[in-house]
Amino acid sequence: MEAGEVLLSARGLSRAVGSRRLWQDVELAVGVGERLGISGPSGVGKSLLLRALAGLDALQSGEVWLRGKSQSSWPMPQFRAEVMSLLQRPAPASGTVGAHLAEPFGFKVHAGKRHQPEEAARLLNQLGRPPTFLDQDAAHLSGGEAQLVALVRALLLSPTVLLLDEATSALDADTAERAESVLRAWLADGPARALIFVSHDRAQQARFATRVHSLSGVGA
Ligand SMILES: Nc1ncnc2c1ncn2[C@@H]1O[C@H](COP(=O)(O)OP(=O)(O)OP(=O)(O)O)[C@@H](O)[C@H]1O
Repeated sequence: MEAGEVLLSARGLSRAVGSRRLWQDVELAVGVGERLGISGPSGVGKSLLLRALAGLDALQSGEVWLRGKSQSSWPMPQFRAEVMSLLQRPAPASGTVGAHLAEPFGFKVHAGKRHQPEEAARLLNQLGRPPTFLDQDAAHLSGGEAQLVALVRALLLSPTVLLLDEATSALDADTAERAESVLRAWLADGPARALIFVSHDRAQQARFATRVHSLSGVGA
């Protein structure tokens, strides 16, 4: 795939919650190597937009395409493995960090992918965590540590498009910038990858996004 070639796109997306309309006719596209930032005030529906793009919520209108094929024509587990989302509140984990990172490689949808513990250790090292971090209890991580583990778990699975919802919000500034570096390298390493991220941090949007989509509400 060529740089800039569209990986994920959406057209005519609208969302209401009950009788309240959140956003309407959203159009966006993200191409190879891009880091698309989504901005907008609290409650405008940024998380719900990511959920729609990820196929976690049914689309109320419009369509989403992954590599030119509509979301509705993908087997959903496969779509979600390619368009992977890190939600604002990571799911609770159990066991050690190492076991939690290895777990999804046992899922049918990831058959064919091989867990590489050394890659996990390398990524964690870049994020400032020592090798012993892999032995820590995943159920008792700090908020920031849980975000790092969720990020590494997703990166190890090598999705095509990664959707990040405030994925660095609990990190100190230095670690957040380390996470950005890891993500830049991940995008550069892969054959065809892209990133869409929601962040309230204007400085992060300014330094990290290659483009920003500002989400505005349509009112009641
Ligand atoms: N499952 C749901 N059922 C009902 N209302 C919901 C549901 N999920 C979200 N909402 C409402 O939809 C609106 C948009 O929520 P969303 O979390 O997408 O906003 P956001 O822009 O990501 O906000 P923030 O920046 O505060 O995280 C909010 O008013 C929220 O209460």
